[in-house]
Amino acid sequence: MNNNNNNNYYNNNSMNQGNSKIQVVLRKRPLLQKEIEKGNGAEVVEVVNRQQINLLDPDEINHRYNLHYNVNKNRFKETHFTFDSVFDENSNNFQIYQEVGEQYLNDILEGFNTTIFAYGATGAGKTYTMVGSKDMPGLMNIMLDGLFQKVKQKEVTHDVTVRIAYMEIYNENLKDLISSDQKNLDLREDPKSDVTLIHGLTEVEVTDPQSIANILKIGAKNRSKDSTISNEASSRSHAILQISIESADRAEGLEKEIIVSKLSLVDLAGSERAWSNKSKVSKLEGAKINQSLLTLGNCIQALSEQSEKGPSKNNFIPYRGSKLTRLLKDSLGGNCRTVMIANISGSILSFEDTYNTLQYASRAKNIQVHVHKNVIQSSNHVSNYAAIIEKLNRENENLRNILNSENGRFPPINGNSPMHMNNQLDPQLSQQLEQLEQLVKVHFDEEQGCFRTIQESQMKQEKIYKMNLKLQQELQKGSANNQQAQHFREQLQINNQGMQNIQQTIQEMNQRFRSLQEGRKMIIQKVKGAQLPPKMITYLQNLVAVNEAAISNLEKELTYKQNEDKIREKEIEIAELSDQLQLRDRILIQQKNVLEQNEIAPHYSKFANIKDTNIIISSISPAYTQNHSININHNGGGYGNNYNNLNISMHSIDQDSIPSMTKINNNNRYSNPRQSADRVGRPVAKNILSIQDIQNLVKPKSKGKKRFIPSARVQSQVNLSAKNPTNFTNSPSGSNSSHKRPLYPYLNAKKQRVQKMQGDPLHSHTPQYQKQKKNMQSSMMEEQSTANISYSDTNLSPNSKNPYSSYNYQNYLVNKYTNHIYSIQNLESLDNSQRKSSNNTPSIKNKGGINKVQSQRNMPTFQQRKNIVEYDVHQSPYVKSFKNAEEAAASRKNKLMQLNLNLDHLKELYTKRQNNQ
Ligand SMILES: Nc1ncnc2c1ncn2[C@@H]1O[C@H](COP(=O)(O)OP(=O)(O)OP(=O)(O)O)[C@@H](O)[C@H]1O
Repeated sequence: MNNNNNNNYYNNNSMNQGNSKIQVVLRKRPLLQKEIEKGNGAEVVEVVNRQQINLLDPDEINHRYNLHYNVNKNRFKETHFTFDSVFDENSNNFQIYQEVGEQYLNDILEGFNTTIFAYGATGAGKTYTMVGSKDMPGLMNIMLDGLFQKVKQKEVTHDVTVRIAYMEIYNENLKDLISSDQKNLDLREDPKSDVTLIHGLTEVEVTDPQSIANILKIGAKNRSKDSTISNEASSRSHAILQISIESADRAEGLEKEIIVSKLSLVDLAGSERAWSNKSKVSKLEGAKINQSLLTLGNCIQALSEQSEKGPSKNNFIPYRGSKLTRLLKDSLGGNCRTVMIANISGSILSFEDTYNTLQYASRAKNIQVHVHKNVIQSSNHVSNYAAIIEKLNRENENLRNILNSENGRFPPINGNSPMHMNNQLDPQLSQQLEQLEQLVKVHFDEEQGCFRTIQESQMKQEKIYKMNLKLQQELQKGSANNQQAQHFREQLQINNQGMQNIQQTIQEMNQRFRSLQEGRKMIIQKVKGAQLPPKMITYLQNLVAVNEAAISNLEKELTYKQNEDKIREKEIEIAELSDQLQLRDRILIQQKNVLEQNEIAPHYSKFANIKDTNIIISSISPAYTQNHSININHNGGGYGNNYNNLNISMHSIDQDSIPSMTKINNNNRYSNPRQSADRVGRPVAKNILSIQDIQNLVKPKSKGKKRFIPSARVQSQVNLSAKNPTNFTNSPSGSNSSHKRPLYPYLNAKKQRVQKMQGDPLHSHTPQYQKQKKNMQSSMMEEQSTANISYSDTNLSPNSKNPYSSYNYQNYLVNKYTNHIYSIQNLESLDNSQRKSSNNTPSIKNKGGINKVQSQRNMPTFQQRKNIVEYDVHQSPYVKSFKNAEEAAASRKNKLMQLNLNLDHLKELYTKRQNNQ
């Protein structure tokens, strides 16, 4: 068997990313002395070729060698096995490396994880293969030597870091083989990456193969050993050497790429059943060693089935069953190229172990892994750019020196390089290099120029835009005189023309910049494909990278500057805003103070004392538009000395108001027991009217729309809206008014009832009928009487210190939404008009006059009521100061208005800022 044949015929592992199968390699070791002695040198394994072996029938071998070795295998027939590669007893570790290990090194440095593990029974040659012996270095050493050679090559252009960790799993305990601390280590799964992490593991950065050899020696010393009958120096632990490689392009360019990978080299413990050996290993220990191996076997079985049948719900891979499988999880079923070296002895004495190993290895052949490159991308921050450019330049300086020394291509940097004299470079190459160099330089000069022009133009545009905004604001303010305004307009025109020109330049430059970027791609291709020595190509590529970085730097600097400007603007805004907030608070305090100035509060409540039909609207607030109900306290009017009375109290407060709605009324004015019920026996009750009802009530009559009037005595409509607060009309029924007052519904009903009784001989003369008839007539009469409406703050304490008391709050609202004062004015104007229209105005000083009027007629006439109103109004000591109060209220209103304007202005500023964000 010639293992020196270098034809690579086991290339089932594609070097690209994607699916690949575990590579299973079989290694048969030479017979040991004792096997030759004990077993007569009888072998049961026949290597057929570099991929196939036969496991011979042991009975036949027993027979051939005249042996009686009991192999415990019933009727075993010669069996044929195929693997990715087979190494016979003549192969050495270097050959294994060359044919199995070396091929992975490049990929490891390119970011592919790789695991090589040796599997087999005790004494089958695992440690020999992985760790080696005194005379023969194992794969751990050889692979790392090879890796370091590759690292050195890569270090020309990359920063490479190699770190090593060495650990063992013994008795299901994980130990650090590098550290002298023999503590058990913890395994943890990172929930995010699903990667098993080892807590507290020593990782040593290594820079040369010698330090690796030292670490391996320390590790070998620390490894748990036990002398078993089957193998004197057998290790009963699983040893794992983990090499982590991290590399980043030194000329990292614009996007930083860090390639990370892991090479794991594993020497497993003997796979035979520990307790079947006559070793001193306790059953527990044996079981624990095997726990890992059994779980490994189960994982291999499950993975193999999964690869054959595809993933299924029932196909659970029991990685968590042991520490070994938790650690090798990635190597077995994850992102890792894996090589299993199945070690066997050909001796008939090991038939059973060999058979088991071959079965195991055959199953592992089916396992598929999905491999991908591990690359971490990180975009460089603007502050890194200078460093990158410096680094690239340094890199190129080095390359330049190397090229100089090799070829004498470049003129010496310090002018006296001896290598310069040694002008060995092929003139054609030299010319080609120079041309490409020139091409790169010219190209990037233009790109940079173009980019700068765009930047500058955009800045100019921004400036002009801001200037225009100011000019427009000045014009809008209207404070400029004609000449100035003319000047502003001319300036705007010039600016706009300038803006157009700049816009055109930007467009052209952008177009040019885009085509230059296309050109850049072509140059990169040209450099890549140039027929030049690799170092020259690297030099040129670096030159491109330096220039690319410079442009990106410009871009980043611009963004950085823009962001900084934005931040500065924001900071100014924040400062202004906090000033405004302070101002707002000051205004609010001032508002509160104004609200608390009780001395100027007019005592509208006086009006409530007029014994007449009143609609007392305590506040007209935005609640009109909100879903507040309004308490109406309807006092059924009485007879005799009691005037009909309807008080509507509206305490509708907007949503963030503090007080709840209250009803107000002067119910208690009535001593007549009938006050508890209205004339038709309806109990006096608070009727909850909807906003709509109130609106209907107070709205001017609209044609075709039925208005609900909660009292027979309410005949006047008033528009309380702020827009038209003076629209106060009085339209007594029966007068010439164009307003036809609808009959109050219960009166209609009553009328009908009375009419019914009239037609009924049984009832028409009964006292009940008479009473009802009278009642109805008086009601109707009453209904026809006139009413007036006044607005009043009844039951509201004008002396309240609480700015949110109904009174103050209401006044605040009134001032804000304007109508209360108008209402009073209305009342006054009504009085005035009344006075004008009536020459026999009763003496306002004659209080008895009122009684007289009242006693003369049960129900005061409209005229009389007006007079009463007039009388009372003018009698009131408050009304005397009405003008003053009105003025005070107006000035307060102005103050509040000003404060509100300030607040509105603040709000406006705030919204503007928010919109600009
Ligand atoms: N390919 C080989 N060429 C020469 N000698 C070998 C080879 N393989 C193994 N041996 C020898 O066989 C013996 C057992 O090998 P080794 O210790 O490597 O077995 P192992 O499988 O690691 O056993 P354990 O499971 O106990 O660690 C050693 O003396 C070793 O030197």
